[in-house]
Parts: sequence; C-alpha cells; structure tokens
Amino acid sequence: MSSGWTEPLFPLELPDAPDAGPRVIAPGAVHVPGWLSLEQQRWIVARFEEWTRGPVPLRAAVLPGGHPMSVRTVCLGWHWQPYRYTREAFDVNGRRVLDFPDWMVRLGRKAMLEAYGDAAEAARYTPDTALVNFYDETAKMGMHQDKDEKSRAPVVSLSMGDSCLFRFGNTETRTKPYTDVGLSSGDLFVFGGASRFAYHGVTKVLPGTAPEGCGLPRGRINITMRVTGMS
Ligand SMILES: O=C(O)CCC(=O)C(=O)O
Ligand SMILES: [Fe+2]
Repeated sequence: MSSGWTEPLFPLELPDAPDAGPRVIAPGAVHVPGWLSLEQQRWIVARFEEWTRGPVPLRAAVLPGGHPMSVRTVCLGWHWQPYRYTREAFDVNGRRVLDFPDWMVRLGRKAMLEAYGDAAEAARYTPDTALVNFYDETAKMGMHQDKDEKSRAPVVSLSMGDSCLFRFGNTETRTKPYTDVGLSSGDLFVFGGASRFAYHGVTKVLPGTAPEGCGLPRGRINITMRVTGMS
C-alpha cells in the first residue's frame, strides 16, 4: 500500500524502466516514459514558478455549469477558457498572456520526433499555445476532447511532479474502451492522427510519488502544447 499505486494493475500500464522507449497506446497516441531528465524537469518547474507570477495568475477555469475545475491553469501564447482561445485572459484579469517561448517550440519538435520518428513532420510542428496545469493531490480532470483548436496537429504533453493515472480513450464516447496509463515525472505523451480527438482525462494524482530532484516536491504539473490554428 505504500507504493501509491492503489488502482488495479490491469489495464494500468505501469511505468517500468525509466528509459523505456515510445509505446503506442492507440494509433497516433504515444507514451514515452522518462523522456525528460531530472535536470530538465527542474528547469521547467522553475519556469512554471515564473509563469504563475503573471501577468495572468494560475486560476481554476469555471465550467459553463458554474463549477470551477479542480485543476488550476496558466496559459502561454493563447489563453484558454472553456471553450475558446483569446490573447487576453478575459475571465481572469483581462491581461494578455505571456508569449509562447521559443524553447518550447524546440522541445515540441523534439517530442514529435521522439514520438513519431518523422523528421519532416517534427520540423513543421509549431505549437503556439500551452495549457500549464497544476494538480494538487485531490485534483482530477474529467474525460474530454481537446477540440478548441482549429488545427489537427498533435498535442504534446509533459508531466512533472507526482504521478497520475491518465485515462486515454476513444474518439466516440467518454467511456470504454480506454487505457489507463501511469504518467510519471518526466514522461512525454503525444496524441495526434487518429487519436487527436480521443477523449482523455486524469482520474487520480498519486501523492508522494514525485521523484527526489524533479523540482516539485508535491502536486503535479502538466504542460500540453497545441497548435491553435489561429492568428
Ligand atoms: O494533465 C494531463 O495529463 C492532461 C491535461 C489535459 O488533458 C488538458 O489540459 O487538456
Ligand atoms: Fe486535454
């Protein structure tokens, strides 16, 4: 019971060797465990701390039903609110969000190359927004599609801090079939192609599982880079 992995082992995909290569979870959906080094993770966590200082703070987006999400988010490039992108955070303080960093474009391209192995596709990939989510130990994210982008380019996801159970489903329904994947600190997950509009969510954060030295002793950060297709 001390491992933190309290879910049944099947169909949970356990992270094994940290340097295990890419695994295809569904067509177009690839999980790369342990992709970022601890040093890279720490560096990104330090950037996260800068982003949360503004101009737009970390905030829980309010869903149309009036309930705030349990996850808190800060955006880069374009600000997302349910369910659209704008340059200014009208639902927070009206300020324009930080520019999308060049280093993150480069990281997105490296991620694409790692996941799909197609150098030309990777070189073309130019994400222009990132939703940077912070999960405390009770936060979750319900099953949803990322479909507010006008582009079908893949979504690149990076995780730091505590592990979580990430549920990756199908494009038709919020329910089965899905695969539960353990996403740990440093993991990469890319979904594009036939999986670009698959439902997915975070069912549980596993407190106390952040590795020593990742820069985030508790809680979980997830960055999803996307191409808005907007200008
Ligand atoms: O936290 C995650 O791993 C997923 C986040 C997500 O699906 C989103 O921000 O749309
Ligand atoms: Fe999503």
